[in-house]
Amino acid sequence: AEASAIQRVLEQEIAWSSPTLSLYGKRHVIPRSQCWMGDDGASYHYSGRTLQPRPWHPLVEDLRNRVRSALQAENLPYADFNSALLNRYESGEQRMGWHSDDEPELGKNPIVASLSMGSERPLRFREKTGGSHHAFNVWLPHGSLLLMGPGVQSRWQHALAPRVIDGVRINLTFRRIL
Ligand SMILES: O=C(O)CCC(=O)C(=O)O
Ligand SMILES: [Fe+2]
Repeated sequence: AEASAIQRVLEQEIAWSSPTLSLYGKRHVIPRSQCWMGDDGASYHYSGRTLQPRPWHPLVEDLRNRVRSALQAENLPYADFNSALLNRYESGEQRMGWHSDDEPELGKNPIVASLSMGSERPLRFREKTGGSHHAFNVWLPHGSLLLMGPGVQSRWQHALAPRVIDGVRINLTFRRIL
């Protein structure tokens, strides 16, 4: 019930946008909407530009604090998360391609905590190298937290593939920008 209430607020109060990105010289509107927020100065470099985060929405900042405290209380890896990328997938057709969250500003062994709401979808992981190229799905139900600890981004890529699944999904990834 709490996740549903949070999802409703995020739906209405976040400045969701779908920017255009250049990929191999072609311009594409990203197949989802997003919003990046965080502490002042937690900027990152992207396509030759320095992007500044939006200020924290109080609800997202509160979730950031709760996620950090919960990880700490369970003796799990955590970081002083100073930014969050919010993604909204309108339906099963919206998606995110293969990548690792390994930008230089995230440091050597980033810890990424990922909170999901709405339609349950699988995040697919595949090994970057090695003969076997293991791959597996992690289903992310409404109100779930996925912790990607040290080593995950250097060894694995992940993607949210399109699926014949109805309903909006919202995902928040908390990160620490150095
Ligand atoms: O929507 C998801 O669960 C994946 C989000 C993600 O990989 C990212 O924001 O880097
Ligand atoms: Fe990611």
